[in-house]
Amino acid sequence: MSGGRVRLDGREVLRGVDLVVAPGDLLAVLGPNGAGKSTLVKALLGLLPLASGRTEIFGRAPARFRDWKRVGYVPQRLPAGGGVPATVREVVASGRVARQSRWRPSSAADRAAVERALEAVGLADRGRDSAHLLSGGQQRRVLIARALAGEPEALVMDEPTAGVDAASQSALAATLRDLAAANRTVVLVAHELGPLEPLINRTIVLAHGRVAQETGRGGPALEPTGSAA
Ligand SMILES: Nc1ncnc2c1ncn2[C@@H]1O[C@H](COP(=O)(O)OP(=O)(O)OP(=O)(O)O)[C@@H](O)[C@H]1O
Repeated sequence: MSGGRVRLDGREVLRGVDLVVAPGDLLAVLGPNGAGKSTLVKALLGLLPLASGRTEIFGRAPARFRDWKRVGYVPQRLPAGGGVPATVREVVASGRVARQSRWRPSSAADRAAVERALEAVGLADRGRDSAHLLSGGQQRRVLIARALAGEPEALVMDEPTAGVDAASQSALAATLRDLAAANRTVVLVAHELGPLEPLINRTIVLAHGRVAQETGRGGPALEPTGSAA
């Protein structure tokens, strides 16, 4: 993103953000309530339009980007079900959709990825439960599993640890360690990093819609190796 500005309800919520996320970055976006963290990650993914500036995903403007299987997004909450109750496994399986086509519906690889993702968040035994009846922290883990199931190169998570118990935070840390070992890219919004802290190799602190502080631009083992995400 360069010079990214976002206006919501006539208020400038992002006020000129420059940010390059490179492969292998495990970037934490920190900052107080209302600083613009969620707005930033949504704008990075093209879920909110920029009032000015420019943003690209793997080198393409979001509107022209098609390769969504490369990107996973964990929103803050499970979207309202639209009256259709979905099981935990169905929600997680929806994370594979960008990898499927009309001609090639769910395969053994899809099912295996869904089971791995459920295991990773400790919900393997809840697959048949209705997602909307789970607790808030469990629903968050469902959303993490949905993004993991897609096996994306870049994972963008909005407060994945909020309301999630200590054991599940440790499980998420283990998952992030695996993703880091595979040189995947992670951008996560957090208030408390907790057990994720040792894994994070870059942080930005937002304040009033701007990057107020930045630390740890790429260690030697994590130099950018390809196109920016
Ligand atoms: N749809 C919207 N319409 C108008 N203003 C909005 C909208 N969404 C967010 N805002 C405002 O934009 C500002 C930034 O919100 P954002 O959700 O990005 O903050 P945040 O840093 O993620 O906060 P938190 O830590 O509380 O999650 C806030 O002042 C918020 O009130």
